[in-house]
Amino acid sequence: MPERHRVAVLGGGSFGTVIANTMACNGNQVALWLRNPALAASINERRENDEYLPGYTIDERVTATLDLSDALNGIDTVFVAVPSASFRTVVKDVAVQIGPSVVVVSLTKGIEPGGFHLMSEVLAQELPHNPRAVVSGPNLAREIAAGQLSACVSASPDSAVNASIHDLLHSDSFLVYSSSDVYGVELGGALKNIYAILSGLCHARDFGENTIGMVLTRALAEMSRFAVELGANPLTFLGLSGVGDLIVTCSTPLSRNYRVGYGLGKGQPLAEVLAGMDQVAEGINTLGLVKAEADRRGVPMPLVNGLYGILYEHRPVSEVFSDIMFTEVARDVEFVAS
Ligand SMILES: NC(=O)C1=CN([C@@H]2O[C@H](COP(=O)(O)OP(=O)(O)OC[C@H]3O[C@@H](n4cnc5c(N)ncnc54)[C@H](O)[C@@H]3O)[C@@H](O)[C@H]2O)C=CC1
Ligand SMILES: O=C(CO)COP(=O)(O)O
Repeated sequence: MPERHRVAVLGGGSFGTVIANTMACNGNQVALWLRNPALAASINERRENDEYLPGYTIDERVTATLDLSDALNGIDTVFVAVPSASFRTVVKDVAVQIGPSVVVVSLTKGIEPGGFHLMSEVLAQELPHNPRAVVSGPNLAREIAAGQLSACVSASPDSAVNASIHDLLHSDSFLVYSSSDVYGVELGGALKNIYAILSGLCHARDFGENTIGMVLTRALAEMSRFAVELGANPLTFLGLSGVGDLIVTCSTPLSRNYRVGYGLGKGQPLAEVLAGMDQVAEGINTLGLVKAEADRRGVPMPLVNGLYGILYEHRPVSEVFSDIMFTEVARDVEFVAS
């Protein structure tokens, strides 16, 4: 296969690695920037990210590098796959090293701590002249690595940018759809992490499937309501990056956020659950940020408030669920049914 594009992926965790490899298998030359020398050696010499995705073979067209300038040299597109807490720092370094024609894509599903900035807003602030997009969807890295059929949504106001991302990423096992609703697509990816924690907690407490179905339906209503307030299209939440990602992340211990909730539901303190994880669970930070923003804007979010009460105010799970289900229900039923 001839070389097609030169791209960079920033962040050598599970998602950065799998997206880098997907593009390499499509014939593109990919620089994967990371910070851990041993991991870079593992990828370059043994074709394996032995820390995050052991056993997954990485194509020869992926070159791991510790040098950001090296990674960005001669590229036409850069994908950012670091946690939201590090996103701006990384993007600022990128901004001084790339020209205005390079397409910049966020893969990150979170909200910047210390304010309420979505990753698309951080990109717009730091790289105002570059074409930009976000990619999100029901995309468990381990399943993509296992070759399970998966699909994502590329969102940009510029259809040519969506087309270029499709060209890089789309394959027989990884389908790329397009949207112009950037906020809707990225908010779906960020907000569902909160409800994945809640779902893990419900599963740990052996809640019935009927109950969990009701909780997830209300989660969809709640996240759509919040996103619409921020300017998203509610219909986006009926698609892959909304309900699609919500279903996946709320259903499986492959999700880090679900595992956090499961641990909490089994009575582990939050600090202990997090200490046992070597990967990011974005929903923890997102929960506090969304609660503050929803309170500020007057958006009713009973599930967010309830989970916040459990995590940070030591409220008993049974009391919170009783409040959510019997006191707050009318508003959400009305929303879901309308
Ligand atoms: N793993 C998954 O299934 C999916 C993850 N995502 C999102 O992608 C983002 C990254 O997730 P993962 O790769 O799964 O996380 P991860 O925890 O597996 O890896 C994150 C990587 O970023 C690196 N990193 C952190 N701060 C950095 C900095 N300042 N500079 C350079 N590297 C830094 C870490 O060392 C680590 O290698 C998150 O926002 C996540 O929500 C999105 C879709 C699927
Ligand atoms: O976003 C994901 C799947 O779409 C991954 O979820 P976690 O970050 O909870 O593992």
